[in-house]
Amino acid sequence: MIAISTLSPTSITKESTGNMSKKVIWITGASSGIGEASAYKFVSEGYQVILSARNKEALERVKTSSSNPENCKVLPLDLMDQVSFPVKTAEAIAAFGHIDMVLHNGGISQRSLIKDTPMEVDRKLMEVNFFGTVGLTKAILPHFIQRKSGQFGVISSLVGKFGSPYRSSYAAAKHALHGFFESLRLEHFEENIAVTMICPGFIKTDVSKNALTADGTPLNEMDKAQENGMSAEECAKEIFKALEKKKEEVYIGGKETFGIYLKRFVPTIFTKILRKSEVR
Ligand SMILES: NC(=O)c1ccc[n+]([C@@H]2O[C@H](COP(=O)([O-])OP(=O)(O)OC[C@H]3O[C@@H](n4cnc5c(N)ncnc54)[C@H](O)[C@@H]3O)[C@@H](O)[C@H]2O)c1
Repeated sequence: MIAISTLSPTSITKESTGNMSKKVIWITGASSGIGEASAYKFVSEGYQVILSARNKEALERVKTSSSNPENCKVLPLDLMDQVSFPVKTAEAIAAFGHIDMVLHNGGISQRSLIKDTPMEVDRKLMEVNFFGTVGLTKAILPHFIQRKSGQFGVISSLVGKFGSPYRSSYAAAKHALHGFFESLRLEHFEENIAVTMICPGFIKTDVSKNALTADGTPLNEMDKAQENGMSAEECAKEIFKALEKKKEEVYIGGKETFGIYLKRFVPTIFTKILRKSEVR
């Protein structure tokens, strides 16, 4: 620790102005896929980034691979571990002195039919995707309220806007995020707290490999849709733009994003299309 008396007024000013001028984002699920690509994008745009996920080694790899490792802090976090959130949040704030944005990206998908899926798998999907995100939001919210500034980027999904076979509780959790964060946006508008709901379509990541099957184990297979999907880097660019512009809601991906408009304007036709689709 440096004694205050050893710091000249100039060094204090420089240090604090430097930190103040840099925006800080906390990204969950930063160890792979969209979260990893977003971490690289935000670092390259001059942000200071707190990297969270369960696997410390994977996060260290992301930090070292970024264009400015000094602007990254690794903070292991399990979205299932609600009890740890207050301490983790305090550590996240202490990392760079404050937090401007949280990108709620950590999540886990599903590939199992309702009739085959035991409740414990449904509960895990809700715990990670919904309650984990909500718990962390409640932990950071007082910091945003106190600063009268803050932004949540919430990675939902196109299936946060319509249902899809094999993804019942995943889709339910993502739908629930919209209800929660639309309410938060209204409750905290006057404190300058913004919410950007981000709904990706098919993005080329390991999301399907990591998706839970009926027995709670990962699918370990790459879906064709993801294989042919948009790159995580392209997706991260779109996420960055949406957050910078404080958009309320964005859809990212290829032609599958038209599903949003079909569901909105011709819902019955859309149901028929989905019934015939080969989405597993
Ligand atoms: N890839 C797609 O096609 C797609 C489409 C729509 C939405 N999404 C969403 O994008 C987000 C990122 O997924 P991805 O595609 O990069 O897949 P991914 O599997 O590569 O990334 C998921 C991330 O979440 C983390 N995570 C999972 N469980 C966690 C837990 N209990 N605690 C902390 N972290 C945990 C993983 O470690 C990983 O870093 C997810 O919320 C996913 O639902 C992805």
